[in-house]
Amino acid sequence: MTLQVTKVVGGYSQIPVLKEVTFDVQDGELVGLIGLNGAGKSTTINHIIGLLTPFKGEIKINGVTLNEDKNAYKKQIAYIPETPILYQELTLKEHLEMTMMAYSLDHDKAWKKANHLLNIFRLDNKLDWFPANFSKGMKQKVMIVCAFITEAPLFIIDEPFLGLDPLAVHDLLNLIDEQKAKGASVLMSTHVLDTAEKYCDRFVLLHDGTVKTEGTLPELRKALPDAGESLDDIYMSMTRADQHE
Ligand SMILES: Nc1ncnc2c1ncn2[C@@H]1O[C@H](COP(=O)(O)OP(=O)(O)OP(=O)(O)O)[C@@H](O)[C@H]1O
Repeated sequence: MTLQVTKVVGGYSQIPVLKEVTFDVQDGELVGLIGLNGAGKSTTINHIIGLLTPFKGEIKINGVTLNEDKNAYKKQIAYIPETPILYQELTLKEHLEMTMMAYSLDHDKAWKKANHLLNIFRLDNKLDWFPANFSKGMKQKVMIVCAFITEAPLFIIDEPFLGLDPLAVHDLLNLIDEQKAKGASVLMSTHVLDTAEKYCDRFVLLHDGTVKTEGTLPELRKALPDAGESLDDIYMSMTRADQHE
C-alpha cells in the first residue's frame, strides 16, 4: 500500500493552509507527521481521508485518487481521529457492527478479531454500553478497536497518545507493529516525540503548512548537523531557525 501526497495546496477557505505538501508512505512503513500546533497535521489528514478537497495537487492510495473511485479509496483507510467520533444512540456492539457493514467485513471473522481487541483494551464486558458516555481514553479505545477490525491497508492515526494510559499506548504500538508486518502503511501525527522517535520509520516535519524536511532519523541528523541527536532536538532547532528567518 502506498500513499502519495503530491504538491497538495489546501485548507478550509481561499487562503491555503497547506502549501505544496509532498510526501509518501510506503508498504509496511510507519511515518510520523510532526509539527507544532497549527502546523497543518490535521488539515493534511483531512485531505487524505477525503473530508477536504485539495485546491491543487493530488493524493493517491495505491495509484487511485478519491475522484476515480470514492468507495474503493475510502475502504482502504482506517482512520483514528484525535477526537473520538461516536454516535450518542449506538451501543459499543452497534458501533462495531456499523464498521463491519461499512467495510463489508466477514461477520464471523470480524467478530473474532473484535473480541480479541476488546479483550486487549478491557472493553469486552461493555458491548451493550453507550460509548458516548465513556471516559476520554475509553472512547479512543473504541475508535482503535473499530479501526483495527477493518484490517485496512492504510492506517491514519491522529495524535493517539495523549488520552491513552501507558498500557493502552503499549498495546496500540503492538497492534501497529502487527499491521506493519502484514504490509500495511501507517501515517501517525503526534506531539509525543520520544515515542515517535522510537517507533516511526520515517518523519515528515511540517511547519506552517510546508514540509520543512523529511527522512529517517539519521537522514534528519545529516540534514541538520548542528541540531542534536534526538527528534526533539532536531524539531526544536528547525522551528527556532524558521522563526528567525
Ligand atoms: N475548520 C477550520 N476552519 C478554518 N481554519 C481551520 C480549521 N481547522 C484548522 N484551521 C486552521 O488550519 C491551520 C492548521 O490547523 P491544523 O488543525 O491542521 O493544525 P495541527 O498541526 O493539526 O495542530 P494541532 O497540533 O494543534 O492539532 C491553523 O491555522 C488553523 O487555524
